[in-house]
Amino acid sequence: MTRRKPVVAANWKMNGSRHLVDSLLQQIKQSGVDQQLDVVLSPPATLYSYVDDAIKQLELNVILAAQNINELDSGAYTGEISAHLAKESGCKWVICGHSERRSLFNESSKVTAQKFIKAQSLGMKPVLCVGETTEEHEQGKTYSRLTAQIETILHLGGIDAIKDCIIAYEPIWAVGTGKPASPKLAQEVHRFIRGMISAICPETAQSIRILYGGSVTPDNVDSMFKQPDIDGGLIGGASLVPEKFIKICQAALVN
Ligand SMILES: O=C(CO)COP(=O)(O)O
Repeated sequence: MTRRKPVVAANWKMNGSRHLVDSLLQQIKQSGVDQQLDVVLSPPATLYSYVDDAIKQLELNVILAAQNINELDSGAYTGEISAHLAKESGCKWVICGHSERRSLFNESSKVTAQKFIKAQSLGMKPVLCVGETTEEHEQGKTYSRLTAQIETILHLGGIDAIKDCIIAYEPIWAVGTGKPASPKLAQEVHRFIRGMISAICPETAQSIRILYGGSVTPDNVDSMFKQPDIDGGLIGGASLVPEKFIKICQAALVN
């Protein structure tokens, strides 16, 4: 099987500062991890341009990702950011359908799919987050939940939509809880997702990168990244500590 280029993405959520951008990017520069894998930084929107400038100044290969976009092009939507605006500020990738967007901001799978398609239409790569709640997990509904989330993308965008994206499996019960999925469970779910893609588009199944997210730390990352269908991680809390984030990046290179 072709070895897929690993992706390690920092999702800062509503955290961070210019100072932290400087510190993280300098440590990335020193470590050289951005030369060997796709290192992604997704800061709050007010930092997009600052990060974009810093990436260019330091000549880094770091990919800037938006945490969210609005699905519409423009209009009277106070506080919202369009894909055009995010792109103009330097964003190359867009996180779509993070569980916090879905649960705290009532974002439906349909709206997530609209954002996904909008990002692609502007040449930005969507990172589709999928995952089940604690209740769904306990009731054995994980696979049906993930299937529904991915199918909404296919319904709106067709098979082509799935060809150029990243999928991030983030079980909601593992996000920010300090309780990651076991590597075995994560691998089973990732294999399920790849199998689902394989049934629709076999060539994409081998190349698509599927990330795990949810309480990843330098202490648990090795066993996670050793799994054959896990191609990297979407990192929340640990990405706010540059030393930890670099260690997670390095783990992606050796496992
Ligand atoms: O939501 C996440 C990344 O998008 C994961 O967050 P934590 O790593 O803090 O659990």
